[in-house]
Amino acid sequence: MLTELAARARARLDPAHWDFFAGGAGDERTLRANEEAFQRLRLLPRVLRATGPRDLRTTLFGTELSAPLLVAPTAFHRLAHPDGELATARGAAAAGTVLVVSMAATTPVEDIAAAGGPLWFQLYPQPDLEFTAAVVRRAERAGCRALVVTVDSPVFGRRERDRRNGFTDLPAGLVCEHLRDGTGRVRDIVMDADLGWERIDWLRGVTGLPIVLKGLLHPADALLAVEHGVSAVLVSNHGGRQLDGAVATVDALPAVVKAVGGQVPVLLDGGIRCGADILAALALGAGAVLVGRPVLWGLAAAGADGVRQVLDLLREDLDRALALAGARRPADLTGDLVAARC
Ligand SMILES: Cc1cc2nc3c(=O)[nH]c(=O)nc-3n(C[C@H](O)[C@H](O)[C@H](O)COP(=O)(O)O)c2cc1C
Ligand SMILES: CCCCC(=O)C(=O)O
Repeated sequence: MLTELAARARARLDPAHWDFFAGGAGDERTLRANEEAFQRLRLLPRVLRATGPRDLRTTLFGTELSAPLLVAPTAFHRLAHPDGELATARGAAAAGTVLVVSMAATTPVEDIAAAGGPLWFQLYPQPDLEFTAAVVRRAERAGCRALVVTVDSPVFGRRERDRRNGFTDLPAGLVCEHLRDGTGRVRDIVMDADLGWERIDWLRGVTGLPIVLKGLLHPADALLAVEHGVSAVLVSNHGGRQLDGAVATVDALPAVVKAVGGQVPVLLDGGIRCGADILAALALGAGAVLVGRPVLWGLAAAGADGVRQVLDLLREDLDRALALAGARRPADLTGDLVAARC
């Protein structure tokens, strides 16, 4: 469904930048597995349910979204389009949903907020606690409504395509805007191998924002996350960019949902490419899903309009899938609608 848009994006992008966006870690097993796992699922629809018009609206932390679909945090949008994250934010706002702003954004969160749509902020906690707290305060002041803490990156994944292309630095003029410190110097982003649960407790003391833990797959970690007071968990393998060989997210989802037992919402990202994928994730217990690469393809192909197109397309496709499966609302979806894997 999104293949034509991806082809348009590819044609416009510098090949090394396409590889950065499209690629994964290692042999890209997990990158492929995310999509393949959805493709293996088969649905068991209900009929004669007289659903009438569907209602996709979904509320998370008090924000109403047009559908259970958000924009995942991804780095470096100004490599994809000159308007960068501002265009992404405009597209997401037009589609009625949340943009999760990346810590590695190439536009400051204060400027992105000018688009007017709801934002969450993704944080890579830095070993420098004072600096980390200052970044969180910046996100709060800019109006971000949740903090998404990425925990699948104690070290950076090995990205073969980037190594081959020699893609190590942003081109002149682009920087990670959230790595600027008080003096205007831009720090290097640190993937912190010393990150532990105590830092999540510390963060809860630093901010009143809901904390979403991003990048867990193991049900035991989901349980710990709940015990440490997070407001949601996000089942993710970073789009196959960190541990190659990690389980596909939709395959990890049921055990996480079971462990969490409804105490907090369970979100998922990785491999969502059509309405049936979203339907399957919701039926298996996800409260909402996030999309990464498809939004980048929309951005690269057509800026804010392209982002809106991708999100509208996915929402409309979910609406159709709900009708065809006999459901009126996302909350009507139950696990029995996922029949089998082939
Ligand atoms: C180009 C790119 C950059 C990314 N940058 C970040 C990031 O800065 N922070 C983060 O937490 N996740 C990052 N991710 C992971 C996404 O948030 C998300 O987990 C993943 O893209 C979902 O898979 P999908 O692309 O198949 O939808 C990035 C992913 C891609 C493809
Ligand atoms: C230094 C930027 C990190 C971006 C990221 O998370 C990714 O490329 O997956």
